[in-house]
Amino acid sequence: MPPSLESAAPQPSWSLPLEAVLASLSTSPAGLGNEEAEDRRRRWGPNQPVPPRRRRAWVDFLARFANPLVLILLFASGLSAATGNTSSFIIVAIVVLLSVVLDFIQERQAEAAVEALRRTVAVRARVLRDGAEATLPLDQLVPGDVVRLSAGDLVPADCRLLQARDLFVNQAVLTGEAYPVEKRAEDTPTAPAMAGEATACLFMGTSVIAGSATAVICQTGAATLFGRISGSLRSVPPPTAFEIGVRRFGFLILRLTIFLVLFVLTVNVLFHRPWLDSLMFALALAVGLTPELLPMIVTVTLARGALRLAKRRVIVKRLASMHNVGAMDVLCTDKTGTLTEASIRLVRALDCQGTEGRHPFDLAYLNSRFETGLRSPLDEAILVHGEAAQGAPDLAAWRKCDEVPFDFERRRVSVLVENGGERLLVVKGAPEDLLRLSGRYRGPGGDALPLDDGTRARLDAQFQALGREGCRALAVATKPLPPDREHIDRADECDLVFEGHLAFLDPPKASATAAVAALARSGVAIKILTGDTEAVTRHLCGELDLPIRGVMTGEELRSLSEDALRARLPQVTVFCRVTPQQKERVLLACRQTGHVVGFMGDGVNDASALHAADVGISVDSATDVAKEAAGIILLDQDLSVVHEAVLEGRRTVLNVTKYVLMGSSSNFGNMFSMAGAALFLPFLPMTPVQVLLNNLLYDASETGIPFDNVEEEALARPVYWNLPLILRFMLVLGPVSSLFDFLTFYVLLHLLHANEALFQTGWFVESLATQVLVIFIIRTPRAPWRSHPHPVLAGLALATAALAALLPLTPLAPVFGLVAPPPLFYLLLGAAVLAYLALAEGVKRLFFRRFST
Ligand SMILES: Nc1ncnc2c1ncn2[C@@H]1O[C@H](COP(=O)(O)OP(=O)(O)OP(=O)(O)O)[C@@H](O)[C@H]1O
Ligand SMILES: [Mg+2]
Repeated sequence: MPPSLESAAPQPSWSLPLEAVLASLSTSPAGLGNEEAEDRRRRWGPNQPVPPRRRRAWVDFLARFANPLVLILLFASGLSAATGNTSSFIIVAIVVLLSVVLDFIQERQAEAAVEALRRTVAVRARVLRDGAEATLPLDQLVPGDVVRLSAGDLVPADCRLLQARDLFVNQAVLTGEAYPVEKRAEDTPTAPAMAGEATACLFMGTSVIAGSATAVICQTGAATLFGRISGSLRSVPPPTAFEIGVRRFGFLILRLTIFLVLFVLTVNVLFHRPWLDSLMFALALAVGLTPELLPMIVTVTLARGALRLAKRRVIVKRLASMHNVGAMDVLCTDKTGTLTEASIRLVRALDCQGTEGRHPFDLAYLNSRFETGLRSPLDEAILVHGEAAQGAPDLAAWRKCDEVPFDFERRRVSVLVENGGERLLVVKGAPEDLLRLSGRYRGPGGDALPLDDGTRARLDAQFQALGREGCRALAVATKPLPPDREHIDRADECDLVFEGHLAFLDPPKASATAAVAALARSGVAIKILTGDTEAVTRHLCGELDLPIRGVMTGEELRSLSEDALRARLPQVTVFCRVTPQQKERVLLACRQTGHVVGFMGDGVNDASALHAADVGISVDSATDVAKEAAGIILLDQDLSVVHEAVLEGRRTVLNVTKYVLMGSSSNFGNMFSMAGAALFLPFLPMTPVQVLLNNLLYDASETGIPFDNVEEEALARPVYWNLPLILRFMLVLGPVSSLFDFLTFYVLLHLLHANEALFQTGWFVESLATQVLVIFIIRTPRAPWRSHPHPVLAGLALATAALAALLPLTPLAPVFGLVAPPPLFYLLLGAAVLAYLALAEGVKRLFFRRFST
């Protein structure tokens, strides 16, 4: 059930005289000046139904210190400073500050970059400012602004109409009513009881189906009806599967961390070790083990993918779409404009005898010329054909009286026209429906003859034959109406006189065949969801080499239960003659069967399906509603970039997975080692400062991951966030790394007879070097020497390992409590690192052979 408008209390602006509305807004039909608008924007805030909870930079920065672990740690080191250990406090503060800054800057930059991209494809409105028409993003509008609207536009805010011509809007978002509603400008409207009946008002989130209007904005942003409804219903978009997966992983690590910290603390207290040191050590451990960088790495990796795609002229509006597009295994698409050129050409106009004739064309031209709905490419083709090939019929004598605009449920458009006192209804639309609504047809002599079964069958055959040739067809029908008829509605579309067919050709896109094949090779199945007929779609599939497994029509779909639909889905690749609601239904059903589903479309009729999809793809030239609903916008109508987007999405998720595999296995290993060390060592295995420094350097080395290359073979299949696989990997590799830690302990204590400082130094170096270098193993399913890491990643990892090894030899060493180890240590360290990497490589191979796909 869509949220309902009907319960909203009536607003004064629905029924006040127009004068009073303008006065209360201190504006006029000429609109506002720029300065005044700027002032109001500051006062009222941006025109967004749900204002983003964006914090000021410094608030955001400070909020990162509000992490309880960090606070307790700072407090504890403050305590130790009070007892005389000031250097430890300073170092703790610096390390904490550095890691927060690192996190903050990276995440901010990534978000700013994505926001900039998003703005390039923002929906815009035509608004009067300083007396001239300007085109501004919707969020810039303020109460008192005067906007101009025409078919296809989103209503930008809650408005009162100043002028309207044949204005029809779709209010389905608010009322659930699929048919267009007519709106009129009125000076003093009668007070409506419900918003749906406020005929002189337009509401944010609804869209213009036909006609044109000028309107003054009364409410913006959260004050609009839509804002009030969405404020309660949709303030936070539901998290995607990926976000849930990442969060779940974070919680898992957190639980393990708490367990370990409590364990270490208990052991230390039981063994009567200094309690302040023990507390700080435990806290430092907790800071080190929590994957605090995870959200940042996810954002930065996704944003980097988005920026790379922007170079291919693909704009990612929602970062979560990056993951979904990589995981997508079914892509549903409409036909016109995505698979075809959308440069539709009228090739023939046939009368009821099947001969080419001028009469049906002239009627269609009349209909297209006077209709004020969103210009469809079919109308474009009719008008172009009129002007070029055939010479436009002279419409000087004709006057338009009224219109019933096109909608995707009826699939037809009617205009009422007048010529010398005679009134004629001209209907243009889907041939099978028009034939059903006709009682007569235009005979050879020009008279309207009764439609007998034989003629019906003949006309239907004519339509079918056009479809088999790959021609899209429209029919035209008429009905004389009495001279006093001013208005028409849907009920008038009956007892028509069938006039003939128009045939159109829409060539397939040159790039489509290759793009469809590429997607199929990459494990993305394609389904077509079109309002067009089966014959035309089959013809197109033939031209595109797109195999058809099964076809289902909207008619058939209507009679299927949800269960039956889900059962049939795998066999059906083409859905034809489907309505917008049915497109959405197919999409949801497909998602329920466990697929990650994309939808690509550009029309008003595609918006609900775009919303329902895991990833909605649209084009920059699409209608506002479609653009608004999509998560990814293609700046060029080129299908091949969709394949690029799929690969980029996979690359992104694989890189996030690398970070998580690294972090989880080394953290898990560290937990074992720490627990062991706590039990058997007479002192702390590392000082709290060393633990923090270790963590900071490790984090820094990982910031190269978003840049990393990904192997081609890893991109060949849809990539999911695979938590079970990650956990299994952690359970296998973690203990392996612990094994080496214990080996290091043994060597340090028994071969090198290390004292406390040397032990801590030794473990600091070994632990950092192994954790950092194992990225070369984990980052690829191949052998590490057969795969090229990105130079930034390789550089950072090697530099960090080198820094770890050399730091104890520098003058800085005493600051961190490090001492210079003997040369023998380095020899053993080198051997241990190599052995560890070799073992990790072996484990990885076994693991991937066993568990991957
Ligand atoms: N301008 C128009 N005038 C009359 N009828 C129209 C017009 N545009 C579309 N129709 C009818 O509505 C049907 C559905 O429209 P359309 O084919 O554009 O839907 P769609 O789902 O967007 O299809 P596609 O996948 O080709 O984009 C058409 O097949 C035609 O019968
Ligand atoms: Mg379409």
